[in-house]
Amino acid sequence: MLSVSGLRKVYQPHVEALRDLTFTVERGELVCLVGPSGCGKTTLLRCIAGLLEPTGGKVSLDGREVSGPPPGLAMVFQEYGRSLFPWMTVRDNVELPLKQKRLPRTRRSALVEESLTAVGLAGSESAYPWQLSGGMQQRVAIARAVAYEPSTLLMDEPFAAVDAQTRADLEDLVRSLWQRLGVTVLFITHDIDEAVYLGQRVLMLSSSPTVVQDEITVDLPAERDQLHTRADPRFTELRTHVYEQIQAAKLSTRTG
Ligand SMILES: Nc1ncnc2c1ncn2[C@@H]1O[C@H](COP(=O)(O)OP(=O)(O)OP(=O)(O)O)[C@@H](O)[C@H]1O
Repeated sequence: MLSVSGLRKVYQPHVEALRDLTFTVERGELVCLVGPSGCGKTTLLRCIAGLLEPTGGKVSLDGREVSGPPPGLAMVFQEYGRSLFPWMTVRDNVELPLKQKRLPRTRRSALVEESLTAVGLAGSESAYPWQLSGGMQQRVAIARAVAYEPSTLLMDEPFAAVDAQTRADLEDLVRSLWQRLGVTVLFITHDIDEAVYLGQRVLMLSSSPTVVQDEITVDLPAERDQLHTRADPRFTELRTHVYEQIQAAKLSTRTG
């Protein structure tokens, strides 16, 4: 379980990025976070990943307070081009964190094979990232995160740089992996439809200095597909609500 409690971050001299963030992501839950641009999501992610020290409050992962990179956490970033090493094959990219985890060779090979199969890339082990499309590279990044067997997966706008059709496929991949592996997922996106399509809950952040402005439970059926879920009138109601909250967050900043 991920717990963020009273989290505050002030950059020197006087930039209050996060004011007071409190939320939890239960074990095995998939929660999406949306907010206006500049609302401090990068700051939040760095605090969760133990890369930035909060000014106040705390973050705990699986009951332990985060004070450096936590062992049970894996991340997938927007910029797959920069998160994969171009001089390493797909296999070596996926295997690297497993070596750092000091897993034995046979276990590493099994995990690499399993995770690449799970993302639909069996047979691409010997390719280099630059030989693959953007969507395939992002699949490699997801395989690398999954192979690590994390308790919690942080995804930072992972599909912002891929085309719409690939994005839809990758969204479905994330939901199916999440359902199969029972991993806890915090998924950050600017895309309101994506948040409602993917999440069990959606948290809406205000503009900076940031607080949790609102939260909805996505009461859509667990079995989702791009065609029927997005055509469901309830989907429209939920996305409209999230949209209105984000607009209100922007307006309250403009009017001071
Ligand atoms: N190192 C820093 N020093 C001072 N201010 C900073 C620093 N990093 C971020 N900020 C400020 O903190 C606020 C939140 O920034 P952050 O990068 O976390 O937002 P973000 O939501 O990731 O942005 P975007 O949506 O544009 O990617 C912004 O006002 C930003 O200018």
